[in-house]
Amino acid sequence: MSEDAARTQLAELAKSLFDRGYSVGTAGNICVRLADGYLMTPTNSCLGRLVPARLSKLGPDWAHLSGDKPSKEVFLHRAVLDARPEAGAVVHLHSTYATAISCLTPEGEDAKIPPLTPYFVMRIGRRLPCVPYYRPGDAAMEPAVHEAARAAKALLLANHGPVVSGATLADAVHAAEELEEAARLALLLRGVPGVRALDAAQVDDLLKTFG
Ligand SMILES: O=C(O)[C@@H](O)C(=O)COP(=O)(O)O
Ligand SMILES: [Zn+2]
Repeated sequence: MSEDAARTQLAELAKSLFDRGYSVGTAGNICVRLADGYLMTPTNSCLGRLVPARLSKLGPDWAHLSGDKPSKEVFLHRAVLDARPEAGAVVHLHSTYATAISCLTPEGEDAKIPPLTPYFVMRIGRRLPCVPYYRPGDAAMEPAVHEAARAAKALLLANHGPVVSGATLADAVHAAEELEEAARLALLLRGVPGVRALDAAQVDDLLKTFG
C-alpha cells in the first residue's frame, strides 16, 4: 500500500472507531508501519477528525520527520512494533469495557477475560497481559510493554486502556473492536451462574486452525 493510501485508510478507520464510540475526545492513538518509517496520529488529535496530510511521519529511528507533533505514546507504539516484527499497525484506545477490565486486573497479571466466543480467541489469542500503570507518555513503560507484546498480540495498560496490534491496520482495528465486545460480555456475565466458556481443547483447536 502506498503512503498516501495508508494515510487515507488511517483517517477513515480512526473516524469509524470514533463514530461508533470506541474513542471520545482526543483519546487514543494509532501507528502504522511504512516501508520507510511510521505514520502516527498527532498528539491531542481527535480520531474522528484526522487530516491525512497532517499525520505525523516518523523515520525508521522514530525521529519526527514531518506533519504535526506525534502522539506522546511513541514509546508505547515503538515497544509493540519492535516486539512484534510481523505487526503492521498498533491501535490504542480508551474503549469503556476494555478499560474497565484494565482497572480490575492486578498489574502484571493477565486479564481475566474468559474465552466466551471463538472470535475473541481468533482475534486476540490465548493471553491478554496487563502492564503495570505508567503515566501516559512515560518512556519508562517501554521495557514492560515490550515484554508483554512479545507474549501477546494485545495487552492492557493498567487503569488506562487496551493496545492492540495487527498484521495490517484493518486487522488491528478489528481485533480492538473484538476485544471491546469480549470485555463487555465478560463484565455482563461476571458472577452470573451457569456461564459456559470454551474449554481448553476448543481454544487449542481455534488457535491451531486460525491462530
Ligand atoms: O491517555 C493518554 O494520554 C494517551 O495514551 C492518549 O490516549 C492520547 O494521547 P495523544 O496521542 O498524545 O493525544
Ligand atoms: Zn491513552
